[in-house]
Amino acid sequence: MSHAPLALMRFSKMHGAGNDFVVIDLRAPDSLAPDAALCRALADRHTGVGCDQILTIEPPRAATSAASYRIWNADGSLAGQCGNGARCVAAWVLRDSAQRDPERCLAARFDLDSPAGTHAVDVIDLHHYRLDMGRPAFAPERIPLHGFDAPRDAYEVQIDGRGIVFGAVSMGNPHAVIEVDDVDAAPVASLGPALQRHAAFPDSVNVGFAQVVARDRVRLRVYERGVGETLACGSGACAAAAVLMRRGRVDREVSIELPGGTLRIAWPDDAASIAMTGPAVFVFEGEWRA
Ligand SMILES: N[C@H](CCC[C@H](N)C(=O)O)C(=O)O
Repeated sequence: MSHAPLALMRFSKMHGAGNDFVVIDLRAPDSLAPDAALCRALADRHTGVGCDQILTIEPPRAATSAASYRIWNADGSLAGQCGNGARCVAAWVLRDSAQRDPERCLAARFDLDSPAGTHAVDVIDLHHYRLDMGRPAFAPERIPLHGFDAPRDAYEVQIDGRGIVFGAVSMGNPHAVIEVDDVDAAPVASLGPALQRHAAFPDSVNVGFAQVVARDRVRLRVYERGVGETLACGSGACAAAAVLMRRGRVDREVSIELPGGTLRIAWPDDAASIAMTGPAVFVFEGEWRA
């Protein structure tokens, strides 16, 4: 979508466990609707603001929701879910509500609509939120994962003559999870993009490298679709927990330790939603002349 030259666009810079965002309020009538080119410009860490993803605050889709949001990766591609971003949207919407009408601001629980569905938000405090992230989807056609006709605890594909074993799940966006003995030594920068390019993942994929430290503690690094390795990936933490819980490798509530911070993931049973708890931080407010 083209936009008027020198239009002024206000944004908030935020992060959730080091996964960083530019947050734009699109609810104003004359707001700039981002496109892939504008997102790439905003995300550029040298010539733009710099971020892993752009998040837009938009009018709610469900009658009882406070707002909806969309997600663009740094490369301009749209995504179906962003766990760290959802917590930042929750913090942003709560602050906005309090600024507009302190007497009638949002309560300690409200709903947000993402591309993947409606999520209940519990406010732990102004910098910590618990999100209902919905149920993980393991069916290959839901991920999507081609070449396999039924959910498995472990899949294998050949990359450069080597068998790569992974779990796969959708949290509204596609995830592959590879168990490793030591995340610090994991081939994140090489195997991450190689698996993203594999024909098994027609929509590419977010690739998690998970080290089970204890039954309630996992170390995780994620090579994200549309960005590369990030300091944290909220939907990736949910995906790793879901795959490892389904395999019986960890308990149904775990701490996922990512390079940028720790998220708490609970999935009480297979019929339940996954609950993700973690931080959301405002860094600065800014103006962008598009
Ligand atoms: N790169 C992801 C979107 C952002 C996910 C991540 N930042 C999170 O916190 O879940 C994708 O293309 O599906």
